[in-house]
Amino acid sequence: MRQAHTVEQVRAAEAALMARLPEGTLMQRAAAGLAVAVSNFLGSTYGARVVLLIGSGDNGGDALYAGARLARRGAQVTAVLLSPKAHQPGLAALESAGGRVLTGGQAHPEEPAHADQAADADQEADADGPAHADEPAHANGSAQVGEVERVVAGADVVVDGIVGIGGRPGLRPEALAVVRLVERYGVPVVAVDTPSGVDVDTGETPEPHVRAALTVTFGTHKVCHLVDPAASACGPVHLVDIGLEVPPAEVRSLQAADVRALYPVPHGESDKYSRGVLGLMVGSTQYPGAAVIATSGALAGPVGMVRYVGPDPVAHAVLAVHPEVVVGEGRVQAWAVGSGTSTGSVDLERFHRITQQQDVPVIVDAGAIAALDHDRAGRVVITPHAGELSQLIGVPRDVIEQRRLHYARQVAEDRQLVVLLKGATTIVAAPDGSVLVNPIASPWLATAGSGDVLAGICGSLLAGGLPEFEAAAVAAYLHAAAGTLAASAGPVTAMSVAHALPEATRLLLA
Ligand SMILES: NC(=O)C1=CN([C@@H]2O[C@H](COP(=O)(O)OP(=O)(O)OC[C@H]3O[C@@H](n4cnc5c(N)ncnc54)[C@H](OP(=O)(O)O)[C@@H]3O)[C@@H](O)[C@H]2O)[C@@H](O)CC1
Ligand SMILES: [K+]
Repeated sequence: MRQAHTVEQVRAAEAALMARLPEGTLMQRAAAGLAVAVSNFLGSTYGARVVLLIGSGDNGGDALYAGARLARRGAQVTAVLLSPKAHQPGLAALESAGGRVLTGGQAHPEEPAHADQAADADQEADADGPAHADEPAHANGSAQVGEVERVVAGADVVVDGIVGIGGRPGLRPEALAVVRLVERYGVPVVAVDTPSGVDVDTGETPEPHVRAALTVTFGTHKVCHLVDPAASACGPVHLVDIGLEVPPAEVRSLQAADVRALYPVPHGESDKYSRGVLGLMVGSTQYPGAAVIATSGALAGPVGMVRYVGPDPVAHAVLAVHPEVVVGEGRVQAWAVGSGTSTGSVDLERFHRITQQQDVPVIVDAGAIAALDHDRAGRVVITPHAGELSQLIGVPRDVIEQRRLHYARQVAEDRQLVVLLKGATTIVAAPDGSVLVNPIASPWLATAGSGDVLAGICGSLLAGGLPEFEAAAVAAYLHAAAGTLAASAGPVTAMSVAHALPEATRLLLA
């Protein structure tokens, strides 16, 4: 299980550990791990051109000490100070290892980007000779700016030590100017602890921020490493063990071993009923294919039998592809309802009867989400995308996309059900605040019918005996794994994802 802790939890763990260790030990551990990670990222350290962006706190300290280690291994290291208050011992260590230090505070994003433009600007300045001479401070600033741009343009890697867990969202103007230069020259960034500018505890990115090719973090993951949109700005996240002892986290992410441990594998005594029977009330005459696809997803899971209820033509379509399906109501261990329906096409009488059954969990998808009664009695998972959640709670879709963790949690708590919020990285939130973020992002899954597969496999896992929270998270994991597998053969369709599910499951359980 990957755990993501809050800044407060990290600070408490850090304080407890620091009380037992000589001063500076944790920063040295962090810097050593960071230097190795940057070195591995570069492939070859000797002669590599490394630029450090340094803010006012210990995040900059980590970068400066790591820079000193890289300089001792032959890298050409230049620190660009973005605050007058840089970490002094780190700065001294870098300088004594042969690193350079520049002040980047006067950088301006509108400065000429290319050497030829810079030369033109110089000629114009020369023509204005006296005015130039009247403004020595500005001339010095320009010289620094030019030098910062020159080293950034020639860098092999930029190390972002602007802010870490002590930072507020956003970048101050002097940092933003240099970050824009880095983006303009396409230099890859290794972020120290977090990409500067993201909101560490929520994964939100309300302001400009760094986009990293790799993030090197310390002690434990932070929420921004798992939750989008910030997670997408991290690149792969490398965790350096510095000996922190942390309490259980609320935001976590299943790993392959966790999914393996949770998956309800049939045993010698199993029969089709004990493996679980899933009732599917999905598809409509408008979207009959959704019923076929959801059934494919369900049958690719642990369930022993699927019962289908719905309009006759849809039932015929399901049977044509899946003759093993039993049509008509009967005893089931779980229901999957709503995929391929609009709110108007849900059989409300049957739907309310289903959601009043206390002992039978229900996964509620698509058109049925809005039809869900507040007075339902049973255990429920809803599987909205941001647009469906927007309709449900009346918050604009783009606001939900920016605050995915917040809204998934809020709806789970308010309505006392499990929310699986679909997206590039799917979030599963439980009513008690626990969250499982799917670790596999699969952009290929953004295809018609993909959600029907997810509803099917989720229902199958519920019928197989997993509790709602775990069933939703395992379903999201397997769905993304199958999507990735299917994409290895080219662009995917929902059916190809469903067909890849057994192989993805086999690889995982092997
Ligand atoms: N915890 C651990 O276990 C370990 C932690 N370690 C490291 O320490 C890091 C945390 O260090 P930290 O506490 O000094 O905070 P950090 O993020 O460097 O700077 C915060 C300062 O920056 C400023 N500032 C704020 N927002 C800003 C913005 N948007 N843009 C620009 N500036 C901004 C503000 O100062 P101000 O300028 O306002 O006075 C604020 O005080 C952590 O991420 C990790 O790298 C490791 O060494 C060892 C183990
Ligand atoms: K950083």
